[in-house]
Amino acid sequence: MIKPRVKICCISSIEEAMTAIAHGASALGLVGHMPSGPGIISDALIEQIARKVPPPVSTFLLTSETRPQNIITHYKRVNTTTIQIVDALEKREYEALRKELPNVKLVQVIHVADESSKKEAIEISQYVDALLLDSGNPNLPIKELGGTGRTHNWEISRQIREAIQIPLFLAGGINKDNVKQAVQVVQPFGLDLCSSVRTDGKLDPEKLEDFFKAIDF
Ligand SMILES: O=C(O)c1ccccc1NCC(=O)[C@H](O)[C@H](O)COP(=O)(O)O
Repeated sequence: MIKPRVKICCISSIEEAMTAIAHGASALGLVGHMPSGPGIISDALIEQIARKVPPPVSTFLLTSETRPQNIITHYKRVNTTTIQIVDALEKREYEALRKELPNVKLVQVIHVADESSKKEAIEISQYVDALLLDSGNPNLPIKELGGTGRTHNWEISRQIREAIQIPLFLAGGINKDNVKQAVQVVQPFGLDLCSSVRTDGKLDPEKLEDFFKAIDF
């Protein structure tokens, strides 16, 4: 089994960033304005954290914007290494993002609901640097775009991973008890998690340690 990279999401301070890195995180998620969710912080704080994170650790701006110009404007306030788009772009306008931000990596989130998610994922994989499969529900009146603590159908995720040519991150309810099975089934390039390594909303070093032990295979 190949050991996946780990992205720790919902980072809310420089201290949390350094704790996650010390435990082995390869990437950090910094959640911008969202319709709902536990991990949202201000753009000013995202910018401060991203500036302090040392290479080679990546910083992901999570944006709920769905128009290229709004994503670009959001990005320019924070200057992370990567943009994670958590909702579907209104049109497949990735070229506009590439043209304006050629050195920024683009990660598109697909919320895995049913078999139709496969078609969506395969099509979008042509335009971005990685996909991240999560368990949100963009069809609710108040959209749920991440940080749900829920798993989804990993069989569909495995089929998506087999069908695409770019790296795939698996997210949604990953924890120390289910991570081995998640990796066996999906064989993702990376794992992404938020809820399971927190206590009362704060990053918990003990839970982080237990999680990294659980993927020491
Ligand atoms: O956490 C949030 O507030 C959030 C809101 C909207 C989109 C994404 C959000 N979190 C970031 C993530 O990508 C989570 O790491 C991912 O959804 C997995 O979360 P969890 O199921 O809690 O591990």
